[in-house]
Amino acid sequence: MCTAANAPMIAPSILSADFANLADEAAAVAEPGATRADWLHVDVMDNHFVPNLTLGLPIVESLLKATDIPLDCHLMIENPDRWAPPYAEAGAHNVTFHAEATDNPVGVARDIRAAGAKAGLSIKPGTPLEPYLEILRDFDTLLVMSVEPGFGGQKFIPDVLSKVRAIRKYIAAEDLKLLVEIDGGINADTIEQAAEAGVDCFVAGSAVYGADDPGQAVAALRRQAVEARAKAGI
Ligand SMILES: O=C(CO)[C@@H](O)[C@H](O)COP(=O)(O)O
Ligand SMILES: [Fe+2]
Repeated sequence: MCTAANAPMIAPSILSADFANLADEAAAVAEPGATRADWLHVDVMDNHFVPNLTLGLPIVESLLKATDIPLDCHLMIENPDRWAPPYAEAGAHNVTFHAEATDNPVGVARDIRAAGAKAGLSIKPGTPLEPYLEILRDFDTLLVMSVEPGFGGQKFIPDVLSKVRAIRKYIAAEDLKLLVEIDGGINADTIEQAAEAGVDCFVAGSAVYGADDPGQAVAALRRQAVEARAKAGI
């Protein structure tokens, strides 16, 4: 695992893992060293906010017992006001919900933080950043979706990188403590452009769990991100 202050982070998404063997799939990216993931990304989908259904709190609770990798829960659900805080109470490291799913994002973020987790705000590819800039102090992570939420294995949408560049400037100007995370279509062909734009944390589902050796895929993606960020002077 990277420990340098601004080292890029890799968060394998278990959406692309074998759901019948989640403990082993987590263990595949949990060995200490370069092959260890920073976070394990858990996609919670309710078949209402997105047209797909995955897993919920009971499986997250089991995963928390099965791995020591911090869980990065990405809630693609309606009514995060009601359903997000229990993930924090259960022990998730990050609880991220969608800006499009609530009228009270600051209230949800405060409830998540009060329950002991980091709060994340996610925006779909077509959602502008500007209406949310003022509330970002209440969040620890901004998750920029680089595919339409709902499915793994989709093609990266490069246009969203303009939002990453804009938020990077805003973070510097306002001295915010906010991690920028990107999710969707991140692989060996796309991670460098995302890293150069200023992403801190890279979710990768099929690029990690579709690889013969998930741990080696984590190490290789991180190496690419480190080099791209260095080249961009980040
Ligand atoms: O949230 C989502 C999809 O909605 C993602 O976390 C995917 O699971 C990422 O998978 P890849 O695009 O990396 O295969
Ligand atoms: Fe996700």
